[in-house]
Amino acid sequence: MPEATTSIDYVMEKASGPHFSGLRIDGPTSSPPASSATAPSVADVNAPKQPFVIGVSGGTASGKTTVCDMIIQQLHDHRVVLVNQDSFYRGLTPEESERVHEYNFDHPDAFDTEQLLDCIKTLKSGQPYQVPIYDFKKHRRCSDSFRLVNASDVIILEGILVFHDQRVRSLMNMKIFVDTDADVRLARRIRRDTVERGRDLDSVLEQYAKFVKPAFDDFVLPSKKYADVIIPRGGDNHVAIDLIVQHIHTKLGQHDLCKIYPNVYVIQSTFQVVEHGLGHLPFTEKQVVTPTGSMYTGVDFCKKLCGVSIVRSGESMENALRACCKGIKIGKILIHRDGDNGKQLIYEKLPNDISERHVLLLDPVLATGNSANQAIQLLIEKGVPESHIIFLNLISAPEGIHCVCKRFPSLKIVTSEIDVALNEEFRVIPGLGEFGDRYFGTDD
Ligand SMILES: Nc1ncnc2c1ncn2[C@@H]1O[C@H](COP(=O)(O)OP(=O)(O)O)[C@@H](O)[C@H]1O
Ligand SMILES: Nc1ccn([C@@H]2O[C@H](COP(=O)(O)O)[C@@H](O)[C@H]2O)c(=O)n1
Ligand SMILES: [Mg+2]
Repeated sequence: MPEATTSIDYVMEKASGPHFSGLRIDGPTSSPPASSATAPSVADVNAPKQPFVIGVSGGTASGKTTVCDMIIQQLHDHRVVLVNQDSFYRGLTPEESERVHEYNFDHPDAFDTEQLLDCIKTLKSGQPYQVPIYDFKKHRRCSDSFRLVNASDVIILEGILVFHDQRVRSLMNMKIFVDTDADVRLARRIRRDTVERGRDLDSVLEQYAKFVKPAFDDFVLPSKKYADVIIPRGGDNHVAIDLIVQHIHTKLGQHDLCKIYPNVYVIQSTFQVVEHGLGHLPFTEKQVVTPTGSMYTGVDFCKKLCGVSIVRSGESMENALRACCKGIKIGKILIHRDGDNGKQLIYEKLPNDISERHVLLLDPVLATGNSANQAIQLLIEKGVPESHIIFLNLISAPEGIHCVCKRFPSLKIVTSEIDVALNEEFRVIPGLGEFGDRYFGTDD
């Protein structure tokens, strides 16, 4: 019969055992039956290591191509490629060509969306793609020539209907809608189509009234709601374009860090950091019978685990950890931070058997990495293997990632954002201020 404290420990440990988190990194040791209630895969948690895909939509002649060119120019980065939805216009049949004035080029069916999907998926997988070349004067594709687009870190996909198809939208990490006044667009379109696309004024006006404007109202405008960013006035809006370029730079920086350190995981902002961290633990499949008598298949952690919060901010993540793992043991480490020299260990209280556990180390902000390194070093001195530590945080600075990953290459970092840099006071910028003060309400 175990002692009272041991039995409480036992009950708590059991309670923290099986957990049916939705986020798994590796498949279970044996595949679950097809009928089982399996959680979504986390294969896509490596998304930042894939190209960053930006969709740019808007009405005809709103300035989509112009905005994309400006973004590419300002990035000064050869790792950006542009794909135009126009390239995927279906060629007209001879009958359609004879009655071209009756053809609706602004309807979603005018595009070969399957081929467009194939193109973006191929580029996202790191392979080059031969993009068709479309001739607006002849209304057909050049049969023997293609534009070879190489895989890249950033893919920009622009076109009037790139937000229309849900499958295309789901491939995008960022969606921009170029919002330009309809009169301005018509004026630009008349000039462009008569000068560049071999049209006369009457045909442009007729096509606009018959197809372009109705399709804008029916398909383009309704897709504006999917945009993350709306740029009024298109290419004239330098402020918006500067902000977008800055954001892409940040994403490219994250991409580089993830390439250098394969153990750094930047999760999509819709995912929960703690749940994602749990997804990195070894597990086996487990079936339980629910109170209603039905069988549920989930996962059971193979190893014991515990949390360790770096006081005080790390404590803000404890509720999330407890919500996922009821009764989990949580240790504490308090480190005094002095400038960038966070070296002084003030207090620690850790589970006695911590060396047998996988440790989820909690601290919402990774800045210089000095206090994190101090905490990790302490865990290693207590016998925790480096590879058994998962450091969970919400925001990190590139400096902190370098500092921790160089010293502890086998540890995993799971973060939801890598910000631009540290300022001279060693605070993450843009960051979110003093996290502990804001969370606990002690910021005046
Ligand atoms: N801000 C602007 N000021 C003046 N002309 C512009 C501006 N933006 C685009 N244009 C012109 O308008 C026409 C349509 O622009 P474009 O970028 O090709 O639009 P879209 O790709 O949305 O159809 C082009 O001839 C372009 O040079
Ligand atoms: N053969 C074609 C194909 C397309 N169009 C028009 O092009 C417009 C889309 O291109 P933007 O650069 O303006 O976005 C669309 O509105 C079609 O009407 C065409 O006229 N002829
Ligand atoms: Mg265009």
